[in-house]
Amino acid sequence: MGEEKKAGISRRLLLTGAGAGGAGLAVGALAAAAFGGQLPEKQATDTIEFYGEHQAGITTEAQDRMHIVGFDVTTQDRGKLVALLRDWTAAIEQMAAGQPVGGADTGSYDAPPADTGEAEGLGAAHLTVTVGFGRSLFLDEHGKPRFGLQGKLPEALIELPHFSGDMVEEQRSGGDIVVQACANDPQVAVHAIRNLSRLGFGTVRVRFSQIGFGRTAKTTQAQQTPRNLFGFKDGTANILAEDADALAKHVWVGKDSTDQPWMAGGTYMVARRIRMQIETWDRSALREQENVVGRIKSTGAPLSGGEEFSEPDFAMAGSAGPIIPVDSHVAVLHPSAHNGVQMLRRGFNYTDGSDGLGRLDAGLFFIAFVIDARTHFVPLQKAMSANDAMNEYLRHTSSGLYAIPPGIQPGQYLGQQLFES
Ligand SMILES: C=CC1=C(C)c2cc3[nH]c(cc4nc(cc5[nH]c(cc1n2)c(C)c5CCC(=O)O)C(CCC(=O)O)=C4C)c(C)c3C=C
Ligand SMILES: [Fe+2]
Repeated sequence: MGEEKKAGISRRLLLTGAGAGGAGLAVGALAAAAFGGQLPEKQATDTIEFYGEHQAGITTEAQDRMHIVGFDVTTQDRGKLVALLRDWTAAIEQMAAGQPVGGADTGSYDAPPADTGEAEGLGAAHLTVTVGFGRSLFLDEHGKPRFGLQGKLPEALIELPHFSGDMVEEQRSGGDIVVQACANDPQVAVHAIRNLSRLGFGTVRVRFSQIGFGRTAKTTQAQQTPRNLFGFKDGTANILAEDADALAKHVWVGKDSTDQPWMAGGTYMVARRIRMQIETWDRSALREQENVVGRIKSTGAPLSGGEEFSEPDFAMAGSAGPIIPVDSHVAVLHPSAHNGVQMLRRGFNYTDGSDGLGRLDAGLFFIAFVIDARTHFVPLQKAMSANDAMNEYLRHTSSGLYAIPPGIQPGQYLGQQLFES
């Protein structure tokens, strides 16, 4: 999954000019005449393949917009939950192809329409929807199995520990199911989550939801490195989609690297809402900002020199100690400090208005995909919370870890490997 798709019929992109302005109208009129008044449908070209070995939205070239939601399952009926996963799969397939939920069938005039309608005419905008399962889907708060999933909980799906300085809000964290919608149009991403929530009425309840407005990672060679709200390039040293070896080593769960065969081809998503104290940051000197990150603000190059993609030289001396400070973010998190461990970062900038004290509630919704959070996230986050100079400017307000099952083939539903193995 995750590859640009050539085909896919979009009812929204009828040649009547949807998204094409006046020129589209003229072409549409001609086309309608040529088809004896019947308008042909146009193939959406801004689609990402939904089916495949892995779910889309992981190595897919990072889109600019995100809407992520954590759901709690309110039913105790396994059949109802599986039926919802089937409904979601059908809806996601349609939306990813640029079609409305329900396809051409708008349903009865006396019932609510199958699709809420606000993405009509917007195309697919490279929509991907990625679904994962939290530990609480498997075990209730007393440690009792849920939905007959005893024996299916992967060892790696741990309860993330409390890290020093965490100010995690439970109602923004965890959840039985996570759904990440990414697109290059905010309305397409929000439409996807809204329609899935709607289908889930009576089976799931929204626990938290977060909108991200700008990517903070580069995930393909072709992409420019974006900037986070500290104004620094983010994603320079990320794992890229083209790096199959790194993905196999650090991201995709293999059948030999899990106690749960249903997770082979899947991965784990770490999600942390990290508020950035941007007013304090904005009052700090450029020298301080660069020492905190360990990189040059304008170019993204390491403080030891070179250009953006040059390897940092942590041994190079500065006027007082190493030129890349030992407590800089890059020094604390570089693979050389963590047995070569890397992660696929795919986070987004967010703003949620202001906090009533005249400060923006803004930051980074950190998302990373890893083969095992016990080796690929917890030690790094521990080091960060203990030693990273950036902490002074950060507050972690949510935390989540989710098992992301592998991708599916036509005829299957998302999570089928879990429920039918
Ligand atoms: C524990 C994992 C990480 C958290 C949490 C995290 C938060 C966070 N990061 C930035 C800004 C930057 N991060 C950069 C690099 C970087 N960050 C992590 C991990 C976490 N970041 C890693 C593993 C790396 C790569 C280290 C390396 O290999 O050199 C950078 C530098 C540019 C880049 O390589 O991407 C920036 C800038 C913020 C603002 C933030 C929380 C709000
Ligand atoms: Fe970082």
